[in-house]
Amino acid sequence: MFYRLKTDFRLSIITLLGASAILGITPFAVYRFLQGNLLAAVVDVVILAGIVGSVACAWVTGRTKRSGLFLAVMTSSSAVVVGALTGEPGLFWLFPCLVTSFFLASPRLAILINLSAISAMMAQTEIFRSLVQMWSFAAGAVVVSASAYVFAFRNESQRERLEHLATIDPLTGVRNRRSMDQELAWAVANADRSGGVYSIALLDIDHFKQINDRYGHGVGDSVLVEMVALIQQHTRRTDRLFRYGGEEFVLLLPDTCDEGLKTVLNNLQQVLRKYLRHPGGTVTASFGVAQLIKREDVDAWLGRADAALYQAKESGRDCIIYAQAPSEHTEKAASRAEYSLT
Ligand SMILES: Nc1nc2c(ncn2[C@@H]2O[C@H](COP(=O)(O)OP(=O)(O)OP(=O)(O)O)[C@@H](O)[C@H]2O)c(=O)[nH]1
Repeated sequence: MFYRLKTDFRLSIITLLGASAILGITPFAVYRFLQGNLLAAVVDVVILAGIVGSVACAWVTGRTKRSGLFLAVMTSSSAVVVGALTGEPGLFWLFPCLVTSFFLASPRLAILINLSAISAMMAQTEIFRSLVQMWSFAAGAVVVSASAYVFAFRNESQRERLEHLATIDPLTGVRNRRSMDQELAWAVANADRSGGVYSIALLDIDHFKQINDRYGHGVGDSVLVEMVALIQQHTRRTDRLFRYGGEEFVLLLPDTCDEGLKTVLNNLQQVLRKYLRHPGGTVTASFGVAQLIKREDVDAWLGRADAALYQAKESGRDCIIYAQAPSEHTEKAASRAEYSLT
């Protein structure tokens, strides 16, 4: 639960606003009920039910955009209804709604929601004591909306920038290891749930240290950037490339059968041999490949790919080694043991 609150910004906003609204509105619902103002009390209860419903929907379905929009529309229109029923209190309730709509919905929709709520409130002229009060309310509401827009816009762009810095490798522009950990964990969970087929290829440039030592780190960096561009050009949009560290990359290939996997990786090997160059010649890479097997965790999956890569390096580099499933491996070892006993 805390993990979802930490990683899903909109969900955390919906939960926080929902909890604040419940704490703020419940005493009024009770008070109005005790006062005998049943209609207003029922409206408060309906508002509370709507808020609880949209927060619950965001948690259960994960569709936070829809729930956020629903919450923004519902709270603003509730303030207008409260204005119609009780007069001035509706004006005060509208102000927090004008601010929060920018955190719940997209800026355009939030502007639309706010302008509609302000106009609907102004249309009920009997709420205001004078024209001056009405226009003061309108001016105040527009200023609050504009300030909330600027704040929400800056907050969103800084959040996007932080997310980019935290997940993207600055040199090559591909996702980093932190991002890889999340996606591999998601792939394992998805395979367990719906039986999806996932494979990873661990790629490591051969003798990269020599390139750095002979031609300098600038040339080494360009080789890394070029390799990423070549891999991205020759794989599917749904395949994901991550920088694992140094000159090592992980390519995650979803929904790729054994034959397809071999075709893609053989082609990638040819492409790198042909087009990846440093000033003294061609650059090659070694591949360790592992298909996710049932009930395997991320560490075991990566471990098998890593062992296959090690084998590729040991076999002279510039080759692709496919990891065996542990059971296959054990069965073969067992049959070899049986054979040597007979
Ligand atoms: N230019 C550059 N070099 C890097 C970067 N990250 C790691 N390296 C270098 O990559 C080299 C990796 O060397 P090794 O681990 O010995 O691997 P290798 O020389 O490719 O040897 P094999 O993998 O066995 O073929 C080291 O010299 C690191 O300094 C980077 O971002 N840019």
